[in-house]
Amino acid sequence: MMAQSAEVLGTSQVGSFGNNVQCPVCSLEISAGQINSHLDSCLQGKAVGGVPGKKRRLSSNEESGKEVAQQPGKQFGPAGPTFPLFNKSKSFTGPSECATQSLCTSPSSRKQGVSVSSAEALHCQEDDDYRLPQHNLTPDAKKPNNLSEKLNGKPLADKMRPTDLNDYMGQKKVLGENTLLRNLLQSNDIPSIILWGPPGCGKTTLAHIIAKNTHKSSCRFVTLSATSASTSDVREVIKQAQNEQRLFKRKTILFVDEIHRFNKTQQDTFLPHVECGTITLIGATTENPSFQVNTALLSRCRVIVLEKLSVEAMEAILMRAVGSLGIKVLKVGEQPVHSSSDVSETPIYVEEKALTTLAHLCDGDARTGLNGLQLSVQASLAAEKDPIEHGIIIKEEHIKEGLQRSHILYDRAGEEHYNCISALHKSMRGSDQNASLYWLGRMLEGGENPLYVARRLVRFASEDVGLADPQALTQAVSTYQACHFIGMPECEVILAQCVMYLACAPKSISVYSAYNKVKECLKNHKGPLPSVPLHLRNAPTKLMKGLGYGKGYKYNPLFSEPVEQDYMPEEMKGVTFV
Ligand SMILES: Nc1ncnc2c1ncn2[C@@H]1O[C@H](COP(=O)(O)OP(=O)(O)OP(=O)(O)O)[C@@H](O)[C@H]1O
Repeated sequence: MMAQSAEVLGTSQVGSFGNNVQCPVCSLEISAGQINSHLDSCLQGKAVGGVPGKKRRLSSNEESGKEVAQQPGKQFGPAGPTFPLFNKSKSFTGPSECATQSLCTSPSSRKQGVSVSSAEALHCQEDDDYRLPQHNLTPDAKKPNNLSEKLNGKPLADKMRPTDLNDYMGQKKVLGENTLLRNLLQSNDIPSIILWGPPGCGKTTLAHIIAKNTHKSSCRFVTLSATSASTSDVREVIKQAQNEQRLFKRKTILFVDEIHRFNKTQQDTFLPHVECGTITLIGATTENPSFQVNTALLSRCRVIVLEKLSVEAMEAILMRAVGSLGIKVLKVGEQPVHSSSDVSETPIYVEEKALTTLAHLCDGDARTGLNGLQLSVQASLAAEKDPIEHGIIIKEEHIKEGLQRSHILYDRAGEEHYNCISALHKSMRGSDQNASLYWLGRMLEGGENPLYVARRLVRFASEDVGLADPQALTQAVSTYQACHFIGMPECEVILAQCVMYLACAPKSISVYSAYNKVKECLKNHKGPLPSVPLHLRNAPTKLMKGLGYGKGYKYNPLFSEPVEQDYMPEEMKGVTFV
């Protein structure tokens, strides 16, 4: 079929070099007699047979097996189908490129530029780079001596990226049985979608899985990173998509990471092509698409909301990772057992509790969790002087340490959240400005909601400062409002100002303790509560007046001398709280 396409094109359209013609896919010059068979191979990613002398020179990187992104416009003899824009996907990069990435690189810096790959090429890469060796997939895999080698190169999170829906954990609301997306995935009928969710929840991974699925129906899968692609890159991708559709009837799925970073013009460029089906768009964003994606584009896409991964999903992801690394999991109270055949191998264990802690601490971000695991394993390996003799046990403290290096240790939903707010409250009460600021920083840098902190400051202003400086309450309420108006990160300094004010303020708990006494009194009251004295009651109707409501009440402003009047119920006479 592809050979026919080449015939339809004719030599003038495919480029002519004497008796040679230029392959429309890889741009190599091929003798006219060989073009059809070359084109077939080329489209299957196995092209050979470029004209001697016109062969592309490999750079030293490429010769050593490294991959170099191709420049648009440069025609290279490919190892797979290579349009001018057919760079090897950066998002789907092989080990050599990722090896240079720092573990702690931000999501935006991890993925850059235009990455275009045919589904076939992508599939081959996945086979090479992402499929874990079978012997690694069982939790009791042997030869953990290779562990440091396994941890070298790409970050563990990248290595563990699932390519199959069965390994994709959590997100049941959108991917559970009989959900729209799962049915579409199974039928290979992918509409344009926007994946919206927090970092590390699996947006890119889901796009990979869709890419793998599309292999079956021979779609092209192209990725663009909105952080670095320009409008002309977008146009180029669209041009290629049109050619693909026209020449080979092949659909293009375009994955745009961080789509919210594209400006309006760039987003507009997609519109007509999404509309007419030349491109199926898969956008990923951490920001609310209602504000960040053009309404017109949004109306042509389904928005799929992914959530932070649950602790259970995180545990499953971590279990899969330790299994692939050949690390054995020790249940509570279980002791490591060395078999005699293990003598030449370093036995490595991880406490189940440590994994649970990690699953809690990574706040639903699988990348943070996997990279935290990687760091703690690497640190434990480096620290153990005689690993073969003693084996290595990765404990909760190693995990916490590992996570601290890549991610501030702060569990917004768990104990750490309460520990830190308590430490802040006590530091302000003790008038320690430095400690107060430190705990504030721990929370904010760990991702705490600033409004939560502001609410606690409002409470502190009354509970601990109270009437000693009533201005404190005004300060705290203004702080809450200011945080509400401007959000993070700008509001951090406003919170810091209020924290310092409250730490310096004189303290009084007279209001707080008086009101506590009131509560105590009501709680301990036996029998029916005393009724409100008639003279204190309001009398808006004749009937009420007739019943004696308000009778005998002394309206204070009418008296120049101090007024003698009871305000407590008869039964409570003489009780004081202040
Ligand atoms: N649902 C999941 N199941 C299994 N592994 C996952 C899942 N989600 C994420 N991961 C793991 O976490 C890593 C990071 O996930 P991914 O790149 O898909 O996140 P993302 O939502 O695109 O994040 P970002 O917005 O930061 O780009 C993946 O390489 C994979 O190993």
